[in-house]
Amino acid sequence: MPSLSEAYRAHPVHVQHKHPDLNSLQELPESYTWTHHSHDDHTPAASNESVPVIDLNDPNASKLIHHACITWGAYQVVNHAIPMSLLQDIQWVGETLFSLPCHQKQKAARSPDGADGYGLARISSFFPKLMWSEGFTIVGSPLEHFRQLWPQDYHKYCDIVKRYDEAMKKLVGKLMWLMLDSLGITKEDLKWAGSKGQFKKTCAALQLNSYPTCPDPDRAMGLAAHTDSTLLTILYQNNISGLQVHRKGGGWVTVAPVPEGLVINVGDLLHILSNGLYPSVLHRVLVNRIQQRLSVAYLCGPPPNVEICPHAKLVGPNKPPLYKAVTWNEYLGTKAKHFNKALSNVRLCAPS
Ligand SMILES: C=C1C[C@]23C[C@@]1(O)CC[C@H]2[C@@]12CCC[C@@](C)(C(=O)O1)[C@H]2[C@@H]3C(=O)O
Ligand SMILES: O=C(O)CCC(=O)C(=O)O
Ligand SMILES: [Fe+2]
Repeated sequence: MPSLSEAYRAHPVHVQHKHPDLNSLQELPESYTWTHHSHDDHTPAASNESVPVIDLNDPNASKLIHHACITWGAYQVVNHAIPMSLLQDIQWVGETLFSLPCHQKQKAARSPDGADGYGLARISSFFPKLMWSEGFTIVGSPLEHFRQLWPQDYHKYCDIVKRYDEAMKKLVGKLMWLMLDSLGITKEDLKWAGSKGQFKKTCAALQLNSYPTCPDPDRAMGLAAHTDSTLLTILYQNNISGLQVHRKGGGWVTVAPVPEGLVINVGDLLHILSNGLYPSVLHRVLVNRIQQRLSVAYLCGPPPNVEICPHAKLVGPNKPPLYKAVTWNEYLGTKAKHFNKALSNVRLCAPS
């Protein structure tokens, strides 16, 4: 069965891995200076409105989620049944990892044709300037890399990642049905979700992100605007603002952290599956001069051998399929090559 790493073997991503320790810089170097206007697309946000916060115990949750997906391509959830202690544990893994000395982190560096490990965001290769962040990607078991980072007590860290992965998988099952139900797609209609529709065979990557404090945040960029290649992404952010989503015609809007909340992003593969009804959300991260920001993204896609295409129930004589069928690996390869043009690259007919 092809693994996620295969996408990058065919499309290696060359990102400069040696970079200064961001914590030690008193001034923003030229190589990290984005233009003044990069934070501003000149479209003022229409109102103070931001992505909705949805209580998963609300009997109307499915309807609210449907509305959020159509309008924003994102929402936050509370009462998601993930224990706060587990969220704190995974955040602690991130904090501990990113506070290691540079030479130690480099021992677990992501290789150009690899999927996992420490490094700059892989989308860095598409931009002339560097982003004010560092990341660590986990695909499958982190054991080999964690053994390099913490030769004595890597087990402790591996155990937290395993428990987090299991808990996220369960939440994915819940969220996928809340989203698909409102599109009229049932468990019988999506065979690859498994006989009980639990989405147990999904494939995921865990991305730990750190955005150190920045001496000149107005001219820096934490993570440049992108959509995720996933079905959905579940994001835990510590209590520090920085994440913004782009609302069509409405400009950039901050997703303020909510205590115990998780941000859910519609990814490109759900965009394709829903035949464009649930658009994947364009998002970015800004930085600040006061507190380090940490986030943990659970990027979830279908099982490796499954082809995602616009669902038959969302296609008809007046609604042609807008996208061709792709596996996650194929799509990650397309993304590695075309970045934010990947969706249009797999589009069948031009937007009307
Ligand atoms: C499965 C994956 C999705 C992702 C690339 C990756 O191999 C693991 C990291 C993910 C991430 C996180 C930051 C933004 C992003 C665009 C990137 O460069 O790495 C996403 C990738 C994606 O969703 O395409
Ligand atoms: O740090 C964040 O809030 C967003 C991270 C993100 O977009 C990603 O990891 O794909
Ligand atoms: Fe993202």
